[in-house]
Amino acid sequence: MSDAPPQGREVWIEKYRPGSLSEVAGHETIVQRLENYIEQNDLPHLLFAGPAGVGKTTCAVAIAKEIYGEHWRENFLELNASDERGIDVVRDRIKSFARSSFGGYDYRVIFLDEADALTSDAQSALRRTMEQFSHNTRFILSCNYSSKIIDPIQSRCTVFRFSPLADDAIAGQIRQIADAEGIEITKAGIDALVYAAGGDMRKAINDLQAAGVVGETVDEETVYDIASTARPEEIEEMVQLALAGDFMAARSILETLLTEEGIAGDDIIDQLHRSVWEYGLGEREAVQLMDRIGETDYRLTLGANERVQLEALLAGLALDE
Ligand SMILES: Nc1ncnc2c1ncn2[C@@H]1O[C@H](COP(=O)(O)OP(=O)(O)OP(=O)(O)O)[C@@H](O)[C@H]1O
Repeated sequence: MSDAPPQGREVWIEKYRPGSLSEVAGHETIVQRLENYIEQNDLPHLLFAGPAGVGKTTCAVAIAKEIYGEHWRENFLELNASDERGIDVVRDRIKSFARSSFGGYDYRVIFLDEADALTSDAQSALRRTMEQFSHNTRFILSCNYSSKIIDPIQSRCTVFRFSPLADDAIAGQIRQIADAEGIEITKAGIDALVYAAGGDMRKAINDLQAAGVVGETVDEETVYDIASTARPEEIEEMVQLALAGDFMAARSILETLLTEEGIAGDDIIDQLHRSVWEYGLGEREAVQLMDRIGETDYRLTLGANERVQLEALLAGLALDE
């Protein structure tokens, strides 16, 4: 992933982080409900679940800004649950924040990112801490998968599911930032950024920033040069060759993607998964491909060798011919 911004320049994901809920792109229903809580001054504990880079932290910060205005920093604590120093440190920080004196507000907000990184025991400890301080603290927990959060916490929170952002939400934001930065970007360049991002706004903005320093105009070429993403046509060709039984040709494309273009195995799987239904395959072929993608994805999460697993996937497709 090209997540590191070019050195010496301001990071655009921070520069263009929406300052209020109304500026958040997409997630209209979620934003509306959050605005209602604020209007009614009745914020419950919240659990934000969803993939990376779609606005969970942004919404939590925007809530704090809307409730506390210029005093938001004193009344908002952001913690990362995967802090390697452990749940005890996290709990101590929660306690000292919740106990320190108040500036005229009924409650403060604690945002706990990556709550699903906590073990169930640590989550039970967190739950007790939440109970202890719920009279003067509201928790916003953020996670990728709500299923990894223990039931007693889930039942104390209102759960919001953030989806990957729609293409037009990402395209709109990219256009705005490009305009503000005076960057010329072609329509195909925007489409490529949107495709490479796969619903992740952070990645789209970081890729735009990286592409912006490469050339005068950001086009499809510049984007694929920096985005660590294969062109959709390359992935499709690889799959079609394997399905036609030409394993060696398919393998050679895979080799180019992994070695020359430096694309990670799990990104290739992710791209494949997103496009299965666009290849015009018969239903049986598409279902078989999906089955193999699932198997390979699972093995990669267990730490299996990506080259071996991807080659095995192609071999399986070639044998099914
Ligand atoms: N819905 C959105 N509208 C506008 N900008 C967004 C949106 N979502 C993300 N961004 C941009 O991407 C950056 C990262 O988003 P954010 O930190 O909110 O992601 P997140 O969902 O909390 O991800 P993670 O789970 O990795 O913490 C923001 O600073 C902002 O610039």
